[in-house]
Amino acid sequence: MEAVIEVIDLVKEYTIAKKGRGLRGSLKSLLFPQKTKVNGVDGISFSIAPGEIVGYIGPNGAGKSTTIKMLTGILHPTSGSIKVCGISPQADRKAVVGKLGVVFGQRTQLYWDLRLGESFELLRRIYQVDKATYEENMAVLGDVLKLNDFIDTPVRQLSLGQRMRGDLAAAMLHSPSVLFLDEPTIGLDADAKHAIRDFIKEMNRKMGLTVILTTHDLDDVEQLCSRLVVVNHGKVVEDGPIDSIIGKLTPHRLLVVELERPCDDLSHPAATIIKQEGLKVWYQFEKVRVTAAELISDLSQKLPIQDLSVKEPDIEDAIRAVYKGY
Ligand SMILES: Nc1ncnc2c1ncn2[C@@H]1O[C@H](COP(=O)(O)OP(=O)(O)OP(=O)(O)O)[C@@H](O)[C@H]1O
Repeated sequence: MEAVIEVIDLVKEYTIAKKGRGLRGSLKSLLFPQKTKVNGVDGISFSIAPGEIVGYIGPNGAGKSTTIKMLTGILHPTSGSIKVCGISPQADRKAVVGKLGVVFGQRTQLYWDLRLGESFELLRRIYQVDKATYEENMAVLGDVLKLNDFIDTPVRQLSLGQRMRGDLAAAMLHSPSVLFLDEPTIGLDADAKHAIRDFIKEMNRKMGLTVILTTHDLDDVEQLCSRLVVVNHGKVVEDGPIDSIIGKLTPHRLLVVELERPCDDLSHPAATIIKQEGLKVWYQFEKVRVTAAELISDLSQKLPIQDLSVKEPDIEDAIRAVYKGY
């Protein structure tokens, strides 16, 4: 299947002013400005198939926004190539914009002084969406996002959750093939987050919408994405299904055992005791050396076990490992 997004060897070089230290250095920089170059994105390649929901994640300053800005045509790459639905955003930005919906959690494309419905109407004209398509889309969007409750409210009076629902609808008015979401649930309460995630899943399922999600909220990632592209220092450091990334980066599991009474020898040859608090003992083990079942069976033969639980590593453990390791 042809990729919806194809990025090859993408580089974005920024030129920044070098600042001298202290008052003397600052004055010198002011009189004799010196420039230095940094690569915000440093040779990124990936390909996204139609209908994928991909988490594009990384620590602060990793290069996520820079990538998204190049994909949407806001920034020009220093080198490398981008194709969105077969079109280069640099060669034909207008055509690419027609294929994309973009939502920034921290900004809005709605008009502060207009009612929500009027904002949509204005955007319809800007995007040049014909009336029939607009009405068809609004019927679906209004229903899924429950916009009717506040369609006549001025945008400035909307709650953050209502505004986000409005922004999602605005991004979908022109039936885009790809939706870019930048921190779509930031600052929202649990119910509003739930509504936003449900909407994304529904659009993906019903319309085959391709979604690229940039977020620091790992619940978003876990609930929405089947694949992660992890960037750090402008490079892709992991790309694959979430489960295999977790498995690869966090080979350790934990067995927490609660004893009936104190015992002298708690050891096991294939596990490490990483913590002990009273009668509670934490064993760390690797699945490749010993399975949880084997470990439990061995320990229960020599220890009076009252209770136990196995903790599988989660996405947070994996992401912490990626950010630490690169
Ligand atoms: N306009 C700019 N001029 C100079 N350097 C920039 C500019 N924009 C970004 N950078 C640098 O490029 C690198 C990547 O920044 P970018 O904003 O893409 O990161 P990010 O992953 O989106 O971070 P965050 O999670 O904090 O939003 C950083 O080192 C940043 O300082």
